[in-house]
Amino acid sequence: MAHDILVVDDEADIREMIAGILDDEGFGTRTASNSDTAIAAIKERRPSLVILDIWLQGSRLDGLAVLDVIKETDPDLPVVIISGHGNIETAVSAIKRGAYDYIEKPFKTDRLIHIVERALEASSLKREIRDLKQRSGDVSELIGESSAANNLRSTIQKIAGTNSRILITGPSGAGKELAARQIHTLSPRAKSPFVVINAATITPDRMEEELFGVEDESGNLKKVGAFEEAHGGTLYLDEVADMPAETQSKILRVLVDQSFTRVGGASKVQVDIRILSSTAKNLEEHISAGLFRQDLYHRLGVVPLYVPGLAERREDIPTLVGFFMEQISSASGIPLRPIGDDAMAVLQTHDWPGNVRQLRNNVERLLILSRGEPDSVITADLLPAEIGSMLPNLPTTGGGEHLMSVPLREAREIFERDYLQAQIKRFDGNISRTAEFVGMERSALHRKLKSLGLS
Ligand SMILES: Nc1ncnc2c1ncn2[C@@H]1O[C@H](COP(=O)(O)OP(=O)(O)OP(=O)(O)O)[C@@H](O)[C@H]1O
Repeated sequence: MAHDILVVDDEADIREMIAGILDDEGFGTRTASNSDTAIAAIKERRPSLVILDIWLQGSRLDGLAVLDVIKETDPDLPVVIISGHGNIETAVSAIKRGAYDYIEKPFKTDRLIHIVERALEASSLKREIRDLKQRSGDVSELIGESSAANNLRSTIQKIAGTNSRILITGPSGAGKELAARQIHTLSPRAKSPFVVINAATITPDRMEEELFGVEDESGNLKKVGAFEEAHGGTLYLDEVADMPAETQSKILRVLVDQSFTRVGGASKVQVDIRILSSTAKNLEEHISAGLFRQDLYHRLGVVPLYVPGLAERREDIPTLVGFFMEQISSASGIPLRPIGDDAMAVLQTHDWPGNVRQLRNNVERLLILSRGEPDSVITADLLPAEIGSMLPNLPTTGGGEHLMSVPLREAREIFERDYLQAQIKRFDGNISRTAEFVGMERSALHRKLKSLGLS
């Protein structure tokens, strides 16, 4: 997706030349010839980068003053200054005032393109870092080899390239946001922003400002909203069920005509965004209860995508545990330790109502709390109290004993029995389908079931 670059220069030939070079490179451009039209163009829609001449003949404000206006309202908007030959001091002062870099006239095409690419990259990196901080540093790939995880990945591959809106459902912590990020990364919009709005954590009175941005009484841009920030990219509406009713109507309007007005503003801002949304709640029930607009539901969920909870893919737990161990160990420096079969059996048998997020948090605690001899195996008795406190949820030996207190071989058997029993139930007693799913020969499964007293 093309970036939206604003070129501000009073000299028409330079302005058009820069815009022409960038257009040829596949960037989207707009131009402005003076300070007022530049500020108006930024107000019309936040560009991804501004190329700004320091000397703006015949303008109300010079380039440095325009830079100040930009940095005051939108410090993250990158600005590249064009300075005349021998004006290094002014250029340096522009950088001190927040410009990303400067380019001296006359310049070579390659240099211009190089600076523009670097500025855009730096800006997207900045966004990613900010994002990472909010997400407490754990962006990852979609891990798992279960058929559920494989299906999810292949559906994502299929739908990523389209522009369709997707409503992602699934229990809390299952990986909905991760799936949305993958869709964005695999889409033609990958180089443009991925902006997250979490309706569950923003108070209703702030929601519209966060989504649409704010203008003051004189029409100056005071805050850039998520819709504008996501221009060219993807907007992820997390937990849409929690959107206030009034905001739902406004979002519906944006979906219909791809434009909106900022809070306090009157003019329309045109945007090109793809909306992905998610919910862990039952939206149909919300609709029946009059809490969610049916028309919005249909527009958001052009393509539905279900992300299954961990209970539906327990086979993935060992892979996920191993992956998180390595991820956490390399980020924190805590040495990796192998995890014993008994501890893994406990982790694999637990219900994990908070799904992958809860599993990850517990792996982290496990690694931290069970710090000991490097290379020594983490056994079930080393599981931290937080995991130990889940004991009531663990299967018992039948005699009321918890899995933690039985020998490993028995624990494995109990786990195996529970697992196979659940799979048989899932396939309505069909042995062939169960065998295929669990990856065993039909006859071997038969023997196993017999030995476990299940047939
Ligand atoms: N398949 C997976 N592989 C690796 N990490 C995963 C996987 N699924 C989820 N995670 C990780 O688990 C955590 C929770 O995932 P995510 O935030 O995507 O869940 P969610 O369904 O959007 O949660 P919520 O409903 O609370 O918004 C994140 O740290 C994410 O990176």
